[in-house]
Amino acid sequence: MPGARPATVRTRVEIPLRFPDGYSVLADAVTFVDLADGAEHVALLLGDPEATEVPLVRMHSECLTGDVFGSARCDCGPQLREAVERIAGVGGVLVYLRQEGRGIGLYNKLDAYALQDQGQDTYEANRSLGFPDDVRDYTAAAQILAALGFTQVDLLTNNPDKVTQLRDLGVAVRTTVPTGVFATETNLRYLNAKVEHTGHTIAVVTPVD
Ligand SMILES: Nc1nc2c(ncn2[C@@H]2O[C@H](COP(=O)(O)OP(=O)(O)OP(=O)(O)O)[C@@H](O)[C@H]2O)c(=O)[nH]1
Ligand SMILES: [Zn+2]
Repeated sequence: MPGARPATVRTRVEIPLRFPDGYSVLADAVTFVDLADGAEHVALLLGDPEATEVPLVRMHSECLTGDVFGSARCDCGPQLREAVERIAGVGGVLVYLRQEGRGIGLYNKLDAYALQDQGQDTYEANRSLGFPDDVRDYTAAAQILAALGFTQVDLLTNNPDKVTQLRDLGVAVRTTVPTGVFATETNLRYLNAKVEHTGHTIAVVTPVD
């Protein structure tokens, strides 16, 4: 990809995943050398991606509060859970990108949450802190796909920016597959802000509980 040297696989090791709802699956965790941003991104190979003509891929941005603690302020935890099972069903890879807070980091994200509690939306809060709406860069993600030997992918996302950036980086995105939208009373405002500001391909959402 433009401007970045190729990354290579460092280690591939099996990890049995077990989710709180009882779902379990085997994954191969893969680490890399020479990723452009130096962050410790990790790929989880699920199912049999090498035997799949076009693997299903999710670029999941780290969300400690949602992925690990089950925060209902966003829908990252349920999206991660859904993605693992869907990818395992057809063969593919979940790339866990260490892009906490759309790239601004955990402490800044929590500062942004505090501003949202005073009435700002997720993007206004970023700008109040001096950041753009979204600082994520997918160069390392494209390097990871290349290192794994995946030249063409189906991408599990509702975010058009991910598709554009990956295509610009030389990844052949054959189709996009929409992720589920897991709305609650708590994350409704956040989800609708994404629809309005960034063209996320989800309809304006209504809560399911
Ligand atoms: N700065 C900031 N980041 C947030 C906020 N809420 C969630 N995030 C981060 O947003 C990232 C997840 O992005 P999303 O917009 O939910 O999903 P996406 O990756 O853009 O799109 P999909 O592929 O469709 O899920 C994670 O890194 C979260 O930590 C917020 O209020 N402010
Ligand atoms: Zn989240």
